[in-house]
Amino acid sequence: MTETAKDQDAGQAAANIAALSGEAEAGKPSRSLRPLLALKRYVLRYKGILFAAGLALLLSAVATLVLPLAVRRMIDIGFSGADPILIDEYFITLVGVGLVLAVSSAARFYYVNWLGERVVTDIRADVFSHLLRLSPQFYELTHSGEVLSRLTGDTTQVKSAMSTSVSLALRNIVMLLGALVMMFVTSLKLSMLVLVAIPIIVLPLVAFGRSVRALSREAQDRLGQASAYANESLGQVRVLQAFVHEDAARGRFDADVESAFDAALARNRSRAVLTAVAIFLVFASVVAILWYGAQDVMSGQMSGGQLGQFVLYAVLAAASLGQLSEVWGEVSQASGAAERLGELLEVEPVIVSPADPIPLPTPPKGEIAFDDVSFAYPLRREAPALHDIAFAIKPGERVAIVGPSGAGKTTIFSLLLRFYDVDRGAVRVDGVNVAQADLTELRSRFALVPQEPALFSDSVAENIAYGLKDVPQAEIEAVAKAAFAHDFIEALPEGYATTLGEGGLRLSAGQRQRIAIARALLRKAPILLLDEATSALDSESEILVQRAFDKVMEGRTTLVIAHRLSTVVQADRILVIEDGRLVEQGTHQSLISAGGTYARLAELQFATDAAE
Ligand SMILES: Nc1ncnc2c1ncn2[C@@H]1O[C@H](COP(=O)(O)OP(=O)(O)OP(=O)(O)O)[C@@H](O)[C@H]1O
Repeated sequence: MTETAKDQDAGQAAANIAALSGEAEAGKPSRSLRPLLALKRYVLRYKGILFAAGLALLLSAVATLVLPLAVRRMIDIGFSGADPILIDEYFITLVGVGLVLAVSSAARFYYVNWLGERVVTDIRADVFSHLLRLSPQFYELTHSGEVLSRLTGDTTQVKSAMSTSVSLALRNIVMLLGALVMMFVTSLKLSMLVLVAIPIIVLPLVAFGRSVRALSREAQDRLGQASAYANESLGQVRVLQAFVHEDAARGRFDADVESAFDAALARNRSRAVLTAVAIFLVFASVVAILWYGAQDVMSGQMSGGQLGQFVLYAVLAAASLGQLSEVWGEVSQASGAAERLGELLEVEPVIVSPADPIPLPTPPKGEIAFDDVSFAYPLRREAPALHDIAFAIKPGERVAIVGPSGAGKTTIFSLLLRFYDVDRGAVRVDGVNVAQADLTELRSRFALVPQEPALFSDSVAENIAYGLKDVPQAEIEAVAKAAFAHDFIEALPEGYATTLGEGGLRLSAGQRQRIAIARALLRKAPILLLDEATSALDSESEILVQRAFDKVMEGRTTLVIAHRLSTVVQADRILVIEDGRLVEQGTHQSLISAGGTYARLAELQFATDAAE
């Protein structure tokens, strides 16, 4: 990829993400309910249920619309004539209509809710699976708490709207249309009057609905900020408490939720006004039309039953309209949520497998090469992290990378795992350019032991087997033994079934590392990427961890970011990185004799090690 193309890519990603954070959209007038329509591909997966819901909807509407007809006949014929049998039949039919109404309403409620729950479950799964594919760049620009609020808050909002509000809205739309048609059938003249009234009622509702939608988006964004902050603070609560940062954190969170409250209040104010306006307009119009109709009955142009029927239809139409105005706010709120989910799903991962990947050779060799690689992080294009790095590592070689903090050591790992694409040159694994290999295949060739090993809220066994399926317990125990972790694991309250991570048991730094080493051992990957912990372990742990490291390096190509003298001394070769450049390479002895950067670094960095 050329540099300009890459810049454009980064620009596009940044634009998507800016849109995500809500800044780009906040000022724009909102666009109708179109985002909700985007959910149709989810809804259409369940055509049978959709059909059942539609049928129930129609049936319940028809059953309701039959009622005014019966009332008219009763007024005009039943009460004036004296045919008691006819009246009895009417009433029996009415009970039947009531039954249809009851059953179809229940069915509508059930099926529409079913759809709502189902669709949101599918969306949640899709959004999470999409998030897992996004490149590190996305998470550098977007707060994970913000993304979480999308995943939970927005989907919940869509769900509540899909199940209750959409159900109500649909029913009322059908009722409104049906009642309007029946009004025309009953009295053309009065209906024309209503036609004049409708725009007066509907237009303000639509306008208000839009403002509610923009406001609800703002409220959600502010809440997203607050929960992102809470997430971060609670995740680091020990540090927070150690630095007595509680008051400041509380102040900041309070300010965030208060501003979310203000935004919600503004939204509610709009909704309240919306409701009041709707009720009054509808009420006033009905009274006006009724007055007009009463004149017609008095002058004999219309029967009493006819007016009664018309009024009932008008009341039905008005009630539907009133309910619509109430749920409209919620539906447009959900539309805002759907829009944000849609944006999230549209963010394309920057790093993807090529359409036609070059297969990596099997059996794996464990060869690594950097061919004149230059690279700048997307957020720091102006300050490249690596310049013209060139080296090759043979299968089974043990190579230590040393260099001052910020030199670019971790960046080399990130490029090997293809978390980013290089700007110039190529990174090759087993002779294949990583950009041309399948991502899963590529990453499966590496076992990573990070400086701060990550533990997940799972059992010890699952933490060791992380990323692999159906690993037999015996194998897990074997690697734990090899990593000198078996004994301390056995001593845990529930042994290998003990839950770790957040909400679980905490392990010491040395224990965490040995779990991470066991994890790496289990992967049987040909290349080991090891980021040595800088934190000092007590000497017993240190010895155990060191022996575990030796074990995991056996028979693999190893690239280790070294912080300990013992590691560099044992390495076949040392790469010295400084300011993103490879300044020297060789063995410990040769580099010390050369008296260059390494000799200086070794004196400073490993002085304490050497003293010990
Ligand atoms: N995601 C990022 N976005 C922008 N710049 C970054 C990013 N990660 C690292 N950098 C910068 O790139 C340079 C190299 O960082 P790198 O993490 O590779 O250093 P390192 O040698 O591993 O340092 P240390 O030993 O302290 O971990 C640093 O100047 C760092 O600030």
